[in-house]
Amino acid sequence: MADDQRLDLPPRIGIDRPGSFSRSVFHERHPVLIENLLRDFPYPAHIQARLENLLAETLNGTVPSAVPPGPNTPSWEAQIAGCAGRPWSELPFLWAESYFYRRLLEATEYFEAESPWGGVDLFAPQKHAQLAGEEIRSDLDAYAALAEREPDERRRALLTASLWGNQADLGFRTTSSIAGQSDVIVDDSAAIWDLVDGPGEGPVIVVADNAGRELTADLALIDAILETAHVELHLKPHPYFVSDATGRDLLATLDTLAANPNKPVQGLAERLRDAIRAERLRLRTHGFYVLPSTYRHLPPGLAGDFRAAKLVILKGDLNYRRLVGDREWDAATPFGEVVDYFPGDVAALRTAKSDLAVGIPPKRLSELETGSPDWRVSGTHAMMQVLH
Ligand SMILES: O=P(O)(O)OC[C@@]1(O)O[C@H](CO)[C@@H](O)[C@@H]1O
Repeated sequence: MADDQRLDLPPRIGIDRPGSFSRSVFHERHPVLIENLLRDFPYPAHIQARLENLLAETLNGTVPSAVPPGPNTPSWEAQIAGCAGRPWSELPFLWAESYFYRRLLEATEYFEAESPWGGVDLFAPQKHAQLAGEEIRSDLDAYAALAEREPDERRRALLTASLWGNQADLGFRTTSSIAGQSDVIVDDSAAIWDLVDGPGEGPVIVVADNAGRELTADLALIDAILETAHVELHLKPHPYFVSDATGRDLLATLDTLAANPNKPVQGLAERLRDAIRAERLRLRTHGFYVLPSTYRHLPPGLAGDFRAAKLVILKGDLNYRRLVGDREWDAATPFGEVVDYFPGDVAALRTAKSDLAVGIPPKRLSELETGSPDWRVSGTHAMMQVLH
């Protein structure tokens, strides 16, 4: 279980504490997630049984020593060696969740070339439903209306849309609905644009999170960034958490934009496709993005790319957990102090959907704790935090 062993770091968030958010992910969200898969796909009996057994194992069992098939085998071998035989309930939240999704791919034969289920994205039906939905249509109408606005106002709106786009996380929506948008607790947006517009030939790297509404908003933001910088969009190499965006999702999103009746939206699709062809917008993926490791343990190649970038924008809650460390931080701990190890300039954009947070000014923190006690996990509060 590779993670930082520094003794002065707070304890890792676990999944054992009754009443905790992380425990509810395993005990409430995952049973519904499995039910949804059994509803969405006519799996044969052996896959149904594997899914049900996996769920039972996560609730009452221990981690087996076998390494699930798929890429990154050496990393998983090392990770599993540290956890085999332990009850799931004792595992750190980040590790347990990441391993659960890897096991789901095993149960549904995703990596089995000879299986008819091989390569079938188990979350595709949910992703497609969102892409075809009314919410995206109205997001795109709003995008089209932005064409009339002043450049600064457009930029502000596009960054804000990408930030709140992170609410559209289908994993979270498996069991929770999000009651509107409260406020942006930390807003370092000015620093983000300063870095994007600043000197240097390096690209702006956007590490994507969810497909659907979030990726749509991210692409509109990327189009604006392309006015002053090259961009690399980093996607997952294969399905992972429920709505995580892969290359296939990106192509489906471009098709959705191109088919939209609004001319400015069609123009967006065309500019993005041209930018991909001209390699001003590069699409990348990396096996690291589907491992349980934190960003403290970046592989050297990816760390070098981050160092050379003008700015790395990390989208979403899971990337935040991997950046900050999924630990019981005092939320007033300065962001810069926690992520000073990061190899380059970094911006984290997330709606808060899990227990951790850092960098919240103490006065604001006490207002939140009294006024909105569930602010950490409700998805209604957002933050844009920058280290440079
Ligand atoms: O990374 P994302 O899509 O913003 O959020 C991932 C998420 O749905 O998964 C975890 C619990 O399952 C939480 O971190 C968060 O709620």
